[in-house]
Amino acid sequence: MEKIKISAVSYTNTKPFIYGIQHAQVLKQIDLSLDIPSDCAKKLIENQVDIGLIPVAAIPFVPNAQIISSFCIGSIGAVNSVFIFSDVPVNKIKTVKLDPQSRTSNNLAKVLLKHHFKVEVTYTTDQTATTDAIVLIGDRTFGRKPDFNYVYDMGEEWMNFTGLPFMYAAWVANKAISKEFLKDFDMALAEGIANIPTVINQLPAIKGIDIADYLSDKLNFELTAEKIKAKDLFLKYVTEL
Ligand SMILES: C=C(O[C@@H]1C=C(C(=O)O)C=C[C@H]1O)C(=O)O
Repeated sequence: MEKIKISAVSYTNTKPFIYGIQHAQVLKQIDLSLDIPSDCAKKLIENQVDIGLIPVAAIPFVPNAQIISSFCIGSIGAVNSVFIFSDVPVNKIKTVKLDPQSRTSNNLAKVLLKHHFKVEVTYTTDQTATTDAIVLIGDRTFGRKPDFNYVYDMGEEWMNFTGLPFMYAAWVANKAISKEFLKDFDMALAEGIANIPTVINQLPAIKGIDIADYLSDKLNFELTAEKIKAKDLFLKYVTEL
């Protein structure tokens, strides 16, 4: 039987899902690759994989996109790994450097700066540019807060703006996948989430981040109706940017 090709995020935020997949029978049916989020999206859009844990901002670009799991990467308020790091207070930001590994949070920064903070900003993807502020996501944010004068957690600011949780990435398929596989896959993910304390124990300590707090209390993996509402509202804002 041909394996289901899956691209998942290579960051710490995805470790519970990887633990679940690696401890399940369904692993035998999967060809798993770990990629930075922008590559998860690229692979799914270009049909190099069948399922991806992809940035929600990339969903409109995936042919036949279907969210196939009851889990996601989300937060209810602060997430502690999706930031606007700035040298100046937010109302003084004029230029922002985007994160090439991100699709969702780059757009989230644009939505928040325009509609929540109400500042007009120019954006660059040139990583050599000097800017007032930068967008940074994932493990590369660990320990970086002291390097900047102002730190804006975008999960927290989205909650301040909308009163909603947020969904950063979702499990999306680009074609019909058997119901049986999807059931087993979702059970594997559920097992991973149920075993977050074990995952935490197995991870080495990382300077600048409380991994237990991050995986148990900041990230929130259930794909709830509120998070779907947030995703739809966010994507509406993005189309209007
Ligand atoms: C919470 C996070 O969620 C993520 C943010 C993403 C994005 O900005 O495109 C994509 C996948 C997730 O890894 C994070 O990476 O810190």
